[in-house]
Amino acid sequence: MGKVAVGLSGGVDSSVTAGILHRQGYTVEGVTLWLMKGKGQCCSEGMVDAADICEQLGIPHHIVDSRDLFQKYIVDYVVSGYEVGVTPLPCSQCNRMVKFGPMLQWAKAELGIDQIATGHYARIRYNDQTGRYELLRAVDRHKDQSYFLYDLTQEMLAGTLFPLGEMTKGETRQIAAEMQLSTAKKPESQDLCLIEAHGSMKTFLDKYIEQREGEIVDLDGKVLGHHTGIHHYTIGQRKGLGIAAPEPLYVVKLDNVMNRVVVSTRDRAGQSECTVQRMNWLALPGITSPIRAEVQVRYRSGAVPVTVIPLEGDRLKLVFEEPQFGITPGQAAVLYDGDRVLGGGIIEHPEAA
Ligand SMILES: Nc1ncnc2c1ncn2[C@@H]1O[C@H](COP(=O)(O)OP(=O)(O)OP(=O)(O)O)[C@@H](O)[C@H]1O
Repeated sequence: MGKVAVGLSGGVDSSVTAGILHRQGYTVEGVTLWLMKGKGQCCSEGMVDAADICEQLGIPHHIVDSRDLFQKYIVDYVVSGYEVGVTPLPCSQCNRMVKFGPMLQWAKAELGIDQIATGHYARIRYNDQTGRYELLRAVDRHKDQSYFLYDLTQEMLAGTLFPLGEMTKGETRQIAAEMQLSTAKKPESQDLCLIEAHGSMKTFLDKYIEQREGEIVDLDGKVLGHHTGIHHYTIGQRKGLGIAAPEPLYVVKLDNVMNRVVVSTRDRAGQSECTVQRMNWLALPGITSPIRAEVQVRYRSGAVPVTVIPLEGDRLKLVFEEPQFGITPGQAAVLYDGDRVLGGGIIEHPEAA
C-alpha cells in the first residue's frame, strides 16, 4: 500500500476517509488547510477536531496556512462577482485553486507523497480507451458532489482518491461509529462554508460591499419597489422582495449598470439558452461540432437535456430542450453523460453573450 495525504476538515466524512485508508494499510498523513482569515470558529474547531482524529488513528497531522489563497481565490472572487450582479460559485473554484492543486503540491514538496484523498462524494476512474481520467457521480445520488468538482484538471484527478464515492452517507456514519471516531456524531456542515462562518451570505457580503439602494423594476421597466443593494439578491429569488403583487415575482436579472433588480412572473422567467465561459473538459478533450448531453445548472437542480454548441476559445452555447428557470450568471453549468461528467464552465452574464 502506498502513502496518501488526507484532507481533513474536522467533519465526519474526511475522518472516515482517513480511517478507511488507514485500515486498508495506507500510510496516511492528515492535512488541514487553514482557510479563513479572522478567528473563524468553524476553522478553529475544524483544526482541533482534525488533530483529534489523527491522534486517535496514530497518524501525523499538518496544518497548512492557506488563508491568503482563500482570500484571493474565494473571498475576493465572490465579492467582486456580487458587486457586478453575478452570483459566483465558490466551491468549484475552491476545490481547484485552494484545495486540490495546492494540497497535491504541498504533499509532494513537504511529505514526498504524490496522492491525496478527500471525503467528497464522487468517483474517479481511468478510461484506457480515451486515456483520460473521468469524474463520475457518487453512488449516493443525494450526496453527489461531482457538480463542485468539474473544474479539476486531469493531473488532479490522477492524484486523488475518493473512498466515499462508492458509499452512502448512512454507511459512512456507520463506519464512523464502528471505528469510534470522535467526529462520528458531528452534524452535517452547510453547503457553503462562507455562510456557516458568517451566519448568512448577506452578513458576509455587507462586510465588503457598500449598500447602494436602487429600483426594483419589471421586464418593461416599470418601477415596482426599491432594493437595498443588488448584491442582496440572486436570480430565481422569490421571497424577500417586499413587493405586493397578484402573482409571485422572481428575480430574473441583476443590472449593475442601472443598479436595478429586474423581476418577472414565472411564465416570463424561463430562458431557452445561455453561454458558458472557462470551460473545463474532463471526459472529452473538447468538441468541434454540436453534441447532445445533459446539463446541471445548479447544485440542487436535476440534469436536463441540452444541445452544446462550441464557440471560440473556451466558450460554449447551451440550447435547452425546455426553457429553464433560474439560470444564474456565475454558477456552473456542468455537462453529464449519464453519471459521467463531460466537463463544465461558468454561466456568463447575458450581456457577454
Ligand atoms: N479545511 C480543509 N482542509 C483540508 N481538507 C478539507 C478542508 N475542508 C474540506 N476538505 C476536504 O474536502 C472534503 C469535502 O469538503 P466539504 O466542505 O464538502 O465537507 P463535508 O462533505 O461536510 O465533509 P466533512 O464531513 O469531512 O467536513 C472533506 O471531506 C475534506 O476531505
